[in-house]
Amino acid sequence: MTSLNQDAARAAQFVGLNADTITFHGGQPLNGRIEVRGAKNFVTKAMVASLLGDQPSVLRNVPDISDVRVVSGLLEVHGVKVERDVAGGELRLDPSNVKIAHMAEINAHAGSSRIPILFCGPLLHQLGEAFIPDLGGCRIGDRPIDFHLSALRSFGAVVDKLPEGIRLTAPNGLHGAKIHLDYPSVGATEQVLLTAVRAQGMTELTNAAIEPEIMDLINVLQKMGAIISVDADRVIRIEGVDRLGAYDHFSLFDRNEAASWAAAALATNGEIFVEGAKQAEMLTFLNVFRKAGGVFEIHDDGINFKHPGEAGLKPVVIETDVHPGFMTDWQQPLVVALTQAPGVSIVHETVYEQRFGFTDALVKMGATIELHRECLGGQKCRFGQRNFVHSAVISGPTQMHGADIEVPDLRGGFSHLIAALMSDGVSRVSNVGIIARGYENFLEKLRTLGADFTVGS
Ligand SMILES: CC(=O)N[C@H]1[C@@H](OP(=O)(O)OP(=O)(O)OC[C@H]2O[C@@H](n3ccc(=O)[nH]c3=O)[C@H](O)[C@@H]2O)O[C@H](CO)[C@@H](O)[C@@H]1O
Ligand SMILES: C=C(OP(=O)(O)O)C(=O)O
Repeated sequence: MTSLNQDAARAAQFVGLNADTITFHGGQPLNGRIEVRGAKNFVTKAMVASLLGDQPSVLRNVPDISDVRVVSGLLEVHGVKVERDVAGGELRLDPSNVKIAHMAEINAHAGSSRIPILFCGPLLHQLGEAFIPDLGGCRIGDRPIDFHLSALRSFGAVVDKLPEGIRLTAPNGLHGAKIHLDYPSVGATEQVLLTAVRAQGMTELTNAAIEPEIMDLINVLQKMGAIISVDADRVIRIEGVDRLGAYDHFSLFDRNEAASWAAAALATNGEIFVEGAKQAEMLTFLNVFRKAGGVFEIHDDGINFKHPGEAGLKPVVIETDVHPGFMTDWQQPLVVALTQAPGVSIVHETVYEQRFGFTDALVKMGATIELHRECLGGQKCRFGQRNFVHSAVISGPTQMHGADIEVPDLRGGFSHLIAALMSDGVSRVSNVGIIARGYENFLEKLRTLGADFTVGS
């Protein structure tokens, strides 16, 4: 695995950030309008899907985030011609000359993203061989890949664990299979989709994840010629086809980025219009936002989020879950706002076993947050018996003070930016490059919203 600092430096470089520390002067509300474009958790998968076709695909509404650049690099080492209009948010991906890449080349490009594992099915179909490099992504738990490997084996792939990494081959081709996921994993569901669409025969996936980003991936695959049905009770059926063509697709918006800006408005006593945000994909978030006292208005071109003013914030009890539950990627920014709600809020994290590391910095800044091993929500989760600290009790309100803090991961990083902006005094936030994995132009957006900061320490 690459180190956290390597990841941060690489990500910072990708978006032209020449320092990894930002100095914030907190205490100002964030007010104004910003735009969110395509979802990190969809765009990167749609890019991989282009590999399955025999014609150039076009993806629109693509954000300029480092994960997109990582996946572009990986596609290029596999012979895909990538043409990109960064400002216009358009990508043209031509898979006419797909070729085998060496493990070293793949490793060199794979750094900060988990997407490389999704290349397996498409590469096995196109080339009969694939490698899984060291995977990046946020360090918020063990993040095993057992579901992925087991699904690939069910299709007929042979998995060899070599000293330099994992190699896959398909000596007898890939065949449809009946696959059950012990947990509705987003990545494993995508792995099955990207492999089954061109496998011979029928695939039935039970206990599938059904996040909006997965539904948009299904849209893209259908545009390419795939036959996929999403049935009741998390069952997805895929009828394999011999060839796939191309897609032209406008990505769904990034609901995780939108929720982060909403939390920023709540935490800083501000008001932010998030252009591009839509209600349907944020339904669960909007309910919690309202219960926490937040005010929002839905418009055709976005959602306006604001602090309730004198009415003040309210404590809430949240349990993160797979869709349609409260998304795990939403909890970190929201926890920062909850430090200002009078009373006790509880967050039970049931998706990742170690997603509260970011709270250390908040406590250093004055927050009262206690972490527990017990399941403090309504349901017992997979982590309760396994000694993982995965429930947080937040007591508010507490005055937050500036501090020197280090970004631990993507969402934790954004929550640290909000914490620095709502605190009195000066905060130096280091390792900020990681935030560029999933937040397009976040410094420009912060400036637009009135944040007071300088790049550097
Ligand atoms: C790039 C991307 O889309 N990332 C998202 C994706 O991550 P990702 O696809 O990695 O997340 P998963 O849904 O696979 O992980 C959910 C849970 O399943 C477990 N698991 C997963 C695979 C496996 O083989 N074995 C296993 O045990 C994980 O450790 C975790 O506890 O979905 C997560 C859950 O919505 C989001 O937080 C991430 O932002
Ligand atoms: C956990 C996340 O992403 P990844 O799976 O890419 O690490 C995230 O977006 O919060």
